[in-house]
Amino acid sequence: MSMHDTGLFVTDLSVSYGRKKVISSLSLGPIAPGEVVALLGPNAAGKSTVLRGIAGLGRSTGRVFLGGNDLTRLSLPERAKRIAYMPQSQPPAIGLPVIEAVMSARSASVGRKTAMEEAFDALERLGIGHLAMQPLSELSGGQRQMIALTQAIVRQPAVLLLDEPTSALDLRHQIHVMDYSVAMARERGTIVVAVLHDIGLALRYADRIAILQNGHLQAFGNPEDIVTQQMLAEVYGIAGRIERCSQGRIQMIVDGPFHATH
Ligand SMILES: Nc1ncnc2c1ncn2[C@@H]1O[C@H](COP(=O)(O)OP(=O)(O)OP(=O)(O)O)[C@@H](O)[C@H]1O
Repeated sequence: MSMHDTGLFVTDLSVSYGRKKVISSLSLGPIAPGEVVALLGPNAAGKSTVLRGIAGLGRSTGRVFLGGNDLTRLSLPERAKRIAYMPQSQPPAIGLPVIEAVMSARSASVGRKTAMEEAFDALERLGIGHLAMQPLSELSGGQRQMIALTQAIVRQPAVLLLDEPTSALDLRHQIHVMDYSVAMARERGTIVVAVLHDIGLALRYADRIAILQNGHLQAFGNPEDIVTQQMLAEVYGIAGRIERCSQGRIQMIVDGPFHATH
């Protein structure tokens, strides 16, 4: 069986807003079950638009294969059973208790008792079990971001698309979120694609990194091959260094803006 039959494979994806084509003929993958991919790139590169295109939201053309099946042939509800998309901004909070909000994201077919157990389990594993009974409207921005992630996770999708899932979080919760995302990938074979701005997090957690610039996929590969001095200069316009720390991990040190020397 080839990778095309098991993983996520995007071909010829184009996405437009009105007449403006933001993504043009993008191909990505195959991404294997259990793999975590970080999608990096400057502001306005089109990262959110790519995720929305894969999820089937907005006007897009192209093909999205999962396990050999073309998801673009499915209705949006059928597609949404396989792909969970966590948007960058959260909808306005309502007065519903957290546990109810998380349970409502889970398919009704599992029954209320199972949905409640799974919702509590997911909240506990993300370190926010204590929020279960609080109204969503009384949570902080970071707490609401964690709940939105929990809602995506309890649906147990084959593909989890996360748009800047850690942008509002303190360091401890950033680690919780990324640890849990990786655990889902490894335990359940979930394919995780996360837009991240923090290159350090991407280096630490991603199996592979994709770089998007001006709507085009510039590179896709192993973190050590992708995050280089040259990439930092060309894509982000910064002068940086990549160093290996004492634990063998690689990390990035930023020196400042990149100035070309002639
Ligand atoms: N609803 C919209 N209508 C029109 N243009 C849009 C819309 N949403 C995004 N765009 C445009 O599409 C391009 C890509 O935006 P997108 O949000 O995908 O970028 P991004 O890489 O996710 O950026 P950021 O890192 O700033 O979140 C930008 O030029 C943006 O102006």
